[in-house]
Amino acid sequence: MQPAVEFRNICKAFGAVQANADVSFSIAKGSIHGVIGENGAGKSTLMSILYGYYNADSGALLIDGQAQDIRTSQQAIALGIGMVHQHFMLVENFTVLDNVMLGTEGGFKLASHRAATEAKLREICTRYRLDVDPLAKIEDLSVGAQQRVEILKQIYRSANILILDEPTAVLTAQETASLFEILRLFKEQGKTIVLITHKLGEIMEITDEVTVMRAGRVVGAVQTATTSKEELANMMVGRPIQGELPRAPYNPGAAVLEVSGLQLQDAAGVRLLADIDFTLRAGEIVAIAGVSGNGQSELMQILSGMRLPSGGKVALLGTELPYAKRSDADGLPATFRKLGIGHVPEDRLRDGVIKDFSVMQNTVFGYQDRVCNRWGLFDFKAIAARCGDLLKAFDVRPANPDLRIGLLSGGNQQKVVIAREVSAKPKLMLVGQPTRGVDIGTIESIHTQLLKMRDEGVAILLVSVELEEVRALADRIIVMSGGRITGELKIEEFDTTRIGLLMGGMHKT
Ligand SMILES: Nc1ncnc2c1ncn2[C@@H]1O[C@H](COP(=O)(O)OP(=O)(O)OP(=O)(O)O)[C@@H](O)[C@H]1O
Repeated sequence: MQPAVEFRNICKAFGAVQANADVSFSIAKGSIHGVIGENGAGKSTLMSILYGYYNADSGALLIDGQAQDIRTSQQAIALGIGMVHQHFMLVENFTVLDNVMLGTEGGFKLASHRAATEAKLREICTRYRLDVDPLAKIEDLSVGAQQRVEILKQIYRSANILILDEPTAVLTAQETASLFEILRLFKEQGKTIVLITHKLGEIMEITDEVTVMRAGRVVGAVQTATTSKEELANMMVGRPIQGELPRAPYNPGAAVLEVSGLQLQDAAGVRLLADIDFTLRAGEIVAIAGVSGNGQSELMQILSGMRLPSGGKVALLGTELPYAKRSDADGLPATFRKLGIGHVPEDRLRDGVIKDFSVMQNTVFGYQDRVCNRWGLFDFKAIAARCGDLLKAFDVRPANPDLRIGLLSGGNQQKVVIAREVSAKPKLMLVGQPTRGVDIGTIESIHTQLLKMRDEGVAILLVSVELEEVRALADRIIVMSGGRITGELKIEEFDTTRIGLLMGGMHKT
């Protein structure tokens, strides 16, 4: 059978970076094909070429055996290619129906056309078990449901080849399971799926074949049934990945963070956090586990000074944090940083980096006062030297301090944020979803960094929806549900069923 897609000797460079180098492989029709590789390996670039967003410098692209010169996304869509991006392309205050109709020909406003489209969407939702209401507004939908809208949009546009770029990075375990069910149905209908993911468990679970990329090249192609997670990891990173990382014995010191009776209500009086009490000591990692949207983000925002609590107290090294002093010219987050609170925000694009600034500027963002000379002016030489050291120590690729950070791959942006916060030597480190969208080699190096900080006596509060990550790092686990702490476990008591019950709101035990 003709492959659905064939890449032949695709090359694409961005300046000095060869993002794709002589890439050749085929994707069988009616299969689920995984594409894996380290951050910056060139996966997204290749998919953007398939989707007409970038044009290859050389090489050929065949769709159903026919050579195609796809110059625009419209051409790709006309050829039956659909893409679900990492960041959804939906208009928040429009309904699902309006979002689907946007950009398609036909009378947006014609009532008969709207009714016909709505009926067709309902039919697709039933056929693919999509569980989306066409008349719901996007802003009222969960992340998982918004992703289903993106898939619905593609199916409505008759996509036969669906590209998903790290679709599960923002999903809960349950949402991932239901996405996979949809993908299996899609495959049963003879359609083709290209799945980019860093999660090798997912590759093993759902794909038929896997292509491995490294530094812009294809370094391996295997049938999933004949490989293993370890072999894939090895191919991706070029070295075996360690299992458990070494750490010093658990020996917590003095209390660094004391949270008591913390409350948060939103403007409408809805309780977002209720009666949060816990203590975090020097030299320990406490993980907050929970399904996202249960108050963890709000807690991190309060502790980093991005949001004010409605009640309760927070003390750092015995001194209450100055929430009342809002007149501080620097703003609370800057004040908190000066007090020794480092913060790796959950949403790196919104809160962690300034996309249009250079990598170097981003390494000082938030710590400007530390890189001034004795006249209070920026010491550019020192900034450049420090940046060079950080890029090397944290293996940021490409190690180009002048590149706009928005042009780095997601995982490499994350390395810059972590490098900046670790190098500021905080006493308390707040870490939100540190390895979202990050490849396994980099996860290992980020985890190693965090464990090293812990062993050096830093108190670390980790928020992660990945239980594997919680298990790899935490000394203690606090579970949150509905804005409350529902339970606490020592790492020796780690038990996914118990944590799952606590996440579901089962009360304190
Ligand atoms: N528009 C651009 N301008 C300059 N460089 C770019 C551009 N887009 C991508 N790159 C570079 O090309 C290389 C490949 O990036 P790409 O996003 O394809 O990697 P990836 O494998 O998808 O990574 P990740 O897993 O982190 O998403 C990286 O070094 C990246 O910095």
